[in-house]
Amino acid sequence: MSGASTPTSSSPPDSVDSAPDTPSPPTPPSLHQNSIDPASKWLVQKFGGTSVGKFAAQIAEVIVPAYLDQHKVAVVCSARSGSTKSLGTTNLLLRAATEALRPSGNVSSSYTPGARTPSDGLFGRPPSRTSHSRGTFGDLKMSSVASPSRTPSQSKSPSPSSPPSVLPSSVTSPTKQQTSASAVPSSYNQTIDLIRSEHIGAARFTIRDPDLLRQLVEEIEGECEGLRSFLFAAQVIDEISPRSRDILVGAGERLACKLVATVLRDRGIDSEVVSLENIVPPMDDDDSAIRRGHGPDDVQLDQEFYDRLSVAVGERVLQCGSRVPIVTGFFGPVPGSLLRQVGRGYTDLLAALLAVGLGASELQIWKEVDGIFTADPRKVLTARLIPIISPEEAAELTYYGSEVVHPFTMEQVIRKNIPIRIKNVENPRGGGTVIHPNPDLNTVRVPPTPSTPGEIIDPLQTAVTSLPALQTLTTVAAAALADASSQLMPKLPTAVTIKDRIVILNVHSNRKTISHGFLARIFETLDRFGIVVDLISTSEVQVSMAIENGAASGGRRRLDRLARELGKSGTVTMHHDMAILSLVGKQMKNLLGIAGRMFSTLAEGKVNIEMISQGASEINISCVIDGRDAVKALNLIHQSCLQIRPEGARGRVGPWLF
Ligand SMILES: Nc1ncnc2c1ncn2[C@@H]1O[C@H](COP(=O)(O)OP(=O)(O)O)[C@@H](O)[C@H]1O
Ligand SMILES: N[C@@H](CC(=O)OP(=O)(O)O)C(=O)O
Repeated sequence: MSGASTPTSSSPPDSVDSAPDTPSPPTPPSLHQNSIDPASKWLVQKFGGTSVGKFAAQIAEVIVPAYLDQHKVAVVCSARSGSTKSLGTTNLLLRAATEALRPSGNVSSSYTPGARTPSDGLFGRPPSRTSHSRGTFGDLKMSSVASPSRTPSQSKSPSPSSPPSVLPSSVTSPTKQQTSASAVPSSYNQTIDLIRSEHIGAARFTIRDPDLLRQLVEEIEGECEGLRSFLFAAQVIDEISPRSRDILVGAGERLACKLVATVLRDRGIDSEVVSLENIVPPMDDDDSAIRRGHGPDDVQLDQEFYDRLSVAVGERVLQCGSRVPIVTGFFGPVPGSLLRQVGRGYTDLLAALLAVGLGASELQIWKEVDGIFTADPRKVLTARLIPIISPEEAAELTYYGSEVVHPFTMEQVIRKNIPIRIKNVENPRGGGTVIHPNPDLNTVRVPPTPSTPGEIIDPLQTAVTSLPALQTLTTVAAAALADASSQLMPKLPTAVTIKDRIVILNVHSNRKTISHGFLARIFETLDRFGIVVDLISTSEVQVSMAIENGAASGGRRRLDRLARELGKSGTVTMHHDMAILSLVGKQMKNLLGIAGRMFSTLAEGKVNIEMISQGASEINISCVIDGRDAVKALNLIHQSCLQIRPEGARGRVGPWLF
C-alpha cells in the first residue's frame, strides 16, 4: 500500500507520473514542526467535516499547537461541511454523481480517456510524492478531457455565503481551457461550482499569506476541473460504478486536507498533505485479506486487510519526517467499495488505523459536541457528559443511534490498547469522553458536579494525554481507585439511545416447514438481500425483526422486495416509522430490576412496546416503540434509569414528565 502526497508549498502543477521526482519545498526555519525524537509519542487528531468547515483557524491556532510540544501530531481530516453534514462536500459529490447520470440532453463526443497510473503493487510499495494539480483527479490524469462548458456567470459566481474576494482576478477566474462542447450544461457542473466556491471562499477567509492562498486556490481549481472531467466521462458512458463513486468521494477529503494544511502553514506550522487514494492496491480474488462472495461487489474486508492498511498508512506518514502530516480520512477505493464496506464516516476508521500504525499514545476525535452524553443532548436537556466509557458500551451506542464515533473504530484501537478521546473543537479545554480499553480503569466513574451541569472532572485527562503520567498510574493504583470509586458511585446504566427510521418485519410461519427450516429460509433470504437486522426475536412459528429503513438497507423498494420473498415462508406484516430504544451499560449485568424499571416506566408513560430484546448483549436492553414516542421515551428513561438520586433519596427522582 502506498500513498501520494502534496507538499503544501510545492509550486508547479505536475502529473502523477513525474511526481516521484518532485522535490519537497524547503521548510522556512521559523516553522513549527513535529519532533524527530523517536522517544516522543504520536498523537492522532481526527477532525470531522463540520470542524474542518467552521473551525480550520481554531485547529491551526489553538488545537494542533497545544499538543506539538509534547507529541508528534498527525491530523486526519474529513471532507468539509459548511454547517451540516447533509450540505457537506461528500453529499454534494454524491449528488453530482446522480446528476451526471440524469438524462440531460446532448453531451460532447470529444471525450478522451485519461491515463491511469500503474498500480502500486501489493501492500507496501515505497510511496511516491505527487502533486495533485489542475487536470489531475486522484490517481487519474484527466488532461484534455472535454467537459460541458459552464456559462461565464456560473464559473464566476461564488456561493452567497462566501467572504468577498481578496484575490486578483487572475487567480479567481477559471484557469482550465473550457472546450466548447455541444452539450446542454448539466447540473453536476453547478454542484461542482458550489464545492469550488465554498472551498475558495473558506481559503480566502482563513489564509493570510497571498502566495499560500494563490497556490491553494490553484489546487482547488485543479481538483474541481478533475471532478468535472471525471463526471463528464461518467455521463458519456452513462455509468458510475461503486468504485467510481469511491474515487469521486475521495476528492472531498483531498480538498479538506489541502485547505487545513495550508491554514497550518499560514499559521507557522510545517505540514504535508498525505493523500491515501492509492494506499490500497488492486487485490486478487484469492488474497487472504479479503473474502469474496458470489457477485463482484460481494466482498468482505478481513482484519488482515485492516492490519496491512494500518502498517501501510503508518509507514507513509513516517515519511513526512518533521512535517505535520495532514492525512485524508478517505482510503479508497477498496475491494467492494469504501462506501459499501465501511459506509459514511469512514474517516474515524482511518484515524484509528493510523493510530495503530504509528503506535500512538491516544486517538483524539474532535467534534462539535463535548463527548458522549448519557443521552443525545439535543433531545434530553438533562443529559450528562460521560467522562470515561468502555469500548463495548461506546460500540453499542454507536450501533443504536448515538453515532458519535463510527462503530468500526473502537475495535481497531482497542486491540492495541490505545485510548480514544472525543473532544469539542469549540471547547478544547474540556476533558471530553475517553473510550478506554483498560477494563480496570473502566470502572472509574466520576460523578458529575450537580451544581455545574455539563462540567465534569476527568481523572484521566492528564494521565491519558501525558505519557509519563499514564505510566505512573500503576495497575495497583488504578484498581484501588476503581474499587473506591465503584463503592462511592451509585450503579447506573451508562446511557440511553434512540435509533429511528426502523421498520419491523414479522414473518408468521405457514407451517409447511418445521421450525429450523423456517428460520434457515429466513436467514438465507436476508443474506441474499444483504440486509442487516438490528434486533430479532423468535418463537417457533414467528420471527420479528427490526431493520433500518434507510440507505443501508437499500430503501423502501428493497424492503418491499424482501417482504415479497419472505412471503414464500409465511405471512409477512410490516410496521414502518418505528424506533429502537436501547439502555446501555456495563453495570447493568449487576443491576437487578433494571429491565423491569425500563418497561414499567414506558408503560406508565403510555409508550407502547412492539418488540423486546434482551440477552444477546449483557450490556444492552432494547425495545422497539412507535417512532412518534421516541423523544418522550428517551426523556422518561433518562429520568427514571439514569438520573442520579440526591443523597438519601429513595425511589425515583422526579418530577415525571408525563
Ligand atoms: N449520547 C450522545 N452523546 C453525544 N452526542 C450524541 C449522542 N447521541 C446522539 N448525539 C448526537 O450526535 C451528534 C454528534 O456530534 P457532531 O460532531 O455534531 O456530529 P457529526 O460530525 O457526526 O455531524 C451531536 O449532534 C449529538 O446531538
Ligand atoms: N466525509 C465522509 C467521511 C467522514 O468521516 O465524515 P465525518 O467525519 O464528517 O463524519 C462522510 O461524509 O461520510
